[in-house]
Amino acid sequence: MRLESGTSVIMRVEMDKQAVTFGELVSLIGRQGGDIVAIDVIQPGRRTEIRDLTVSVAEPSVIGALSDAVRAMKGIRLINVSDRTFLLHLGGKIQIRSKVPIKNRDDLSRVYTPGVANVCMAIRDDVNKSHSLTIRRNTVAVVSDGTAVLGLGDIGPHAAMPVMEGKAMLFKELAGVDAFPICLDTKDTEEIIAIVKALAPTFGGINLEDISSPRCFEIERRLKEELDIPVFHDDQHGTAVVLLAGLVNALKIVGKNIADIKVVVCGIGAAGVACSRMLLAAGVTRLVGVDKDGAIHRDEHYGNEAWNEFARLTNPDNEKGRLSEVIAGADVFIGLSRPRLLHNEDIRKMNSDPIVFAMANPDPEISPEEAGSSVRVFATGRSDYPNQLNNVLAFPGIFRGALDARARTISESMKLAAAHAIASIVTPDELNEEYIIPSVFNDKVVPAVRRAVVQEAINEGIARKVPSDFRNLD
Ligand SMILES: NC(=O)c1ccc[n+]([C@@H]2O[C@H](COP(=O)([O-])OP(=O)(O)OC[C@H]3O[C@@H](n4cnc5c(N)ncnc54)[C@H](O)[C@@H]3O)[C@@H](O)[C@H]2O)c1
Ligand SMILES: O=C(O)C[C@H](O)C(=O)O
Ligand SMILES: [Mg+2]
Repeated sequence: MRLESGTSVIMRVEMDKQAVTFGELVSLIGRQGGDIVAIDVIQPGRRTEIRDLTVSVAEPSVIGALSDAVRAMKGIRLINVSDRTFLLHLGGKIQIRSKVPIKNRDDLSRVYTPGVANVCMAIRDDVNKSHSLTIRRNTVAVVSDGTAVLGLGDIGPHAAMPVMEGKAMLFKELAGVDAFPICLDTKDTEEIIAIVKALAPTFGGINLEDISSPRCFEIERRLKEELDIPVFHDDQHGTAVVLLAGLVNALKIVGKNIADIKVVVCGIGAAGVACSRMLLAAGVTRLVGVDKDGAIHRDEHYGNEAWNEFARLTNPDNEKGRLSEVIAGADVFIGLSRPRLLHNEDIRKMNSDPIVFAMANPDPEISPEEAGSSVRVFATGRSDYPNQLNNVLAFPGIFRGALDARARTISESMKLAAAHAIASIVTPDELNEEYIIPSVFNDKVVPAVRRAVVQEAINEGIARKVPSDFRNLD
């Protein structure tokens, strides 16, 4: 079981009241580094009693010894120890609810047969009506095959589900978008394409999530071509949008020009490729990509076609070598790979005022503790450190805008507009090393991203509907 620091667990214990007092149990837990913060009596009794104790601990490492000590105590039976995060996941995190009640026959005959048949026929006569008369109007599929889940890798579709449920929650909580998690038990590119195409009548948009590279490129390209609803691989484009927003602001702090900097991107997978493309589009000229076998360069022919194209577009000096070599003279490090790949001695080789975005989840390429003060601007993908560069800042607002405008796709300029909208939420007065990017909870983020996305969709003729707040503006 993985536990966060400063966490709490719930211990379900059965006490034999003749053999032990509750006070003795409390002091034992205290001696083992636990603090009881809540008590629930689950099953009272004269001789034995079952209680749930919420125990807070400063360090997760003490939980094993604490549990052993409780288990060994005379008169106590330790029934179960649960992490609160696990408890929150019992039965999943989302549910489907009706929007209208069914209280009588009249209601029934309208939501269901016979009334519903008229609605069906209206859609048969004009399929566009499915966008207004069904959940399509506000519903996105979050589709994964479980092959690149966070930085945990190929953990399979069942294990991917908690992340996809989490994404669905974020869609709803942050942007009011109904999202449904779908984890597919196949890694076959053609099969995934066929399944998503077959699912499309149910949804207004497709958010691909945690599908490993290079298959993710082909899957997204084909689905974009073959469907007339937005298809967006979040790990590519959501990440790229947020990264660009963060970099634009970080460069203001160090006073460097985007055209002059050297950027090293570690991990040339889904996120690394898309982020690099976005940086090149934004004006970066010296970008070196590093993957498992070192820098990607033009003297090698790669089995991965995305890397051959990457080599053509990046690394102007055709640098070779490992991360610890090509990092020399870099102004910016961007990690989209795996935990703990960057070390302090690497940072010391970087240019003055280094910017380090260690974005691997859940554990970054270098911890803030190790990076320490040697880094001028530091960011991770996590919510428990300052500067959270996470695609959650992008995807809810992007899909909110795309659905509201019934956009047929999400274009490059819609993404660029979203990036600048996010960056501009941080005002010059607010901008500092620990605040380059707005918080996920900043309620200006989703409306600003939505507005930028809708406006671009209208400008580019991608919008099939002009939302009411965009009408009669002149
Ligand atoms: N903060 C965010 O918003 C955000 C968004 C997307 C992805 N990520 C993180 O980025 C990472 C990659 O995600 P992805 O979807 O691109 O996965 P991916 O599987 O497509 O790519 C991972 C890449 O890292 C490479 N890699 C593995 N070990 C390496 C090493 N030792 N040195 C250099 N490269 C190495 C792999 O070969 C692969 O190319 C994950 O940790 C993920 O959590 C963060
Ligand atoms: O899920 C996240 O927190 C961000 C991103 O989509 C990832 O895969 O790491
Ligand atoms: Mg992801």
